[in-house]
Amino acid sequence: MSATPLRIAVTGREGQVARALAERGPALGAEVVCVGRPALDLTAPATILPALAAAAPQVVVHAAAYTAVDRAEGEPDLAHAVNVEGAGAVAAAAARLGVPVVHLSTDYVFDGRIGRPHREDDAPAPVNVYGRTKLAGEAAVAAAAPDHAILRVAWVYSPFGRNFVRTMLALAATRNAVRVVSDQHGAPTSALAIADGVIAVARNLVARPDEAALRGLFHMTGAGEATWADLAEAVFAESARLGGPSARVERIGTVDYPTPAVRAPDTRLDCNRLAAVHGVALPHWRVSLPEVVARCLAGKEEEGRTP
Ligand SMILES: NC(=O)C1=CN([C@@H]2O[C@H](COP(=O)(O)OP(=O)(O)OC[C@H]3O[C@@H](n4cnc5c(N)ncnc54)[C@H](OP(=O)(O)O)[C@@H]3O)[C@@H](O)[C@H]2O)C=CC1
Ligand SMILES: Cc1cn([C@H]2C[C@H](O)[C@@H](COP(=O)(O)OP(=O)(O)O[C@H]3O[C@@H](C)C(=O)[C@@H](O)[C@H]3O)O2)c(=O)[nH]c1=O
Ligand SMILES: [Mg+2]
Repeated sequence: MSATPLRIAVTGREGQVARALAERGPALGAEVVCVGRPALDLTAPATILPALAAAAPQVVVHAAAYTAVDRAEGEPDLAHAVNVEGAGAVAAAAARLGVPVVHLSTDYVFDGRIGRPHREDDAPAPVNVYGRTKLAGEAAVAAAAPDHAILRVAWVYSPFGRNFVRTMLALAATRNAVRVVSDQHGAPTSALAIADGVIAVARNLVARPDEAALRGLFHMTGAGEATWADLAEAVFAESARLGGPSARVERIGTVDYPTPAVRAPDTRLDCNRLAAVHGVALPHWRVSLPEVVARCLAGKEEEGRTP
């Protein structure tokens, strides 16, 4: 570990990944400064450069985004403002400050029809508003800041904020059975593991400014794969083991769970490029899950915070 900590400015304060970065930073030799609303508002681009400049970072991690997949169908303009204009402005600010930017994107840029894990050079084809704005956000970041790494993550869960694992535990507290789709495939990914990966990538970008191979697009998910029903079953098994709430998973089809946003059938990501170039590989989702379930059950971190 380097003697001088790596100084990282992170967009967003309450987000899953932002909070995970703040938590993991100290152990990994990183000084993490989270910058959020109102000082930095992605819908008010003029706030972005001053807010990031005040943090005097060596690298910017753009972890804030509009992430409400279903709600985005009804407010595409806001989703676009945050995920495209906002992301571009964050990248432009990083470029102005002369530092690299690590930008987070999503598996939802794919339509999930190729039947194998997606590589970075597979053609994106988002099937919902959120995915379209995130794809356009990738382009905005790349255009504004040549010195960037875009990390596509997926199915993020953590003890913090809104996510599928916390939703399942909340449902199990009040019912015996939960209906969950078993025909959407992906890779559950712990925000804490993402934080470790992001810090490693950020460190590489700062340490090796002239290495083009470290820049560009990378897939970064937990190892393994799952359906949402598999994930729910694993959550309930772990919760039951710890004496927490549990429920029977009724495996259903996507057709039986209508949602405003279409979701793709298979958005698994091939993460080999990240491993080869950055030396980063996240643990299997089943390895990362128990800590998160235990912390959700303990519930301490969410006390006094809005869900
Ligand atoms: N959640 C998931 O399952 C997945 C997420 N991703 C991507 O990973 C990244 C991190 O996601 P995650 O941590 O889960 O996000 P969360 O939904 O947990 O948090 C979103 C963050 O964005 C901030 N934010 C939203 N709107 C604005 C705005 N107008 N101005 C400033 N900040 C704003 C929120 O601010 P505040 O702190 O004020 O609430 C919050 O910090 C995002 O780029 C997301 O697209 C990719 C795949 C899966
Ligand atoms: C709550 C619930 C959801 N589902 C289904 C709906 C949906 O198809 C799937 C996942 O639901 P969620 O709304 O929790 O997850 P969703 O918002 O689709 O999660 C996505 O968020 C964005 C931000 C991303 O970038 C993606 O990688 C992905 O993590 O599970 C059930 O079948 N039963 C349930 O009780
Ligand atoms: Mg959701």
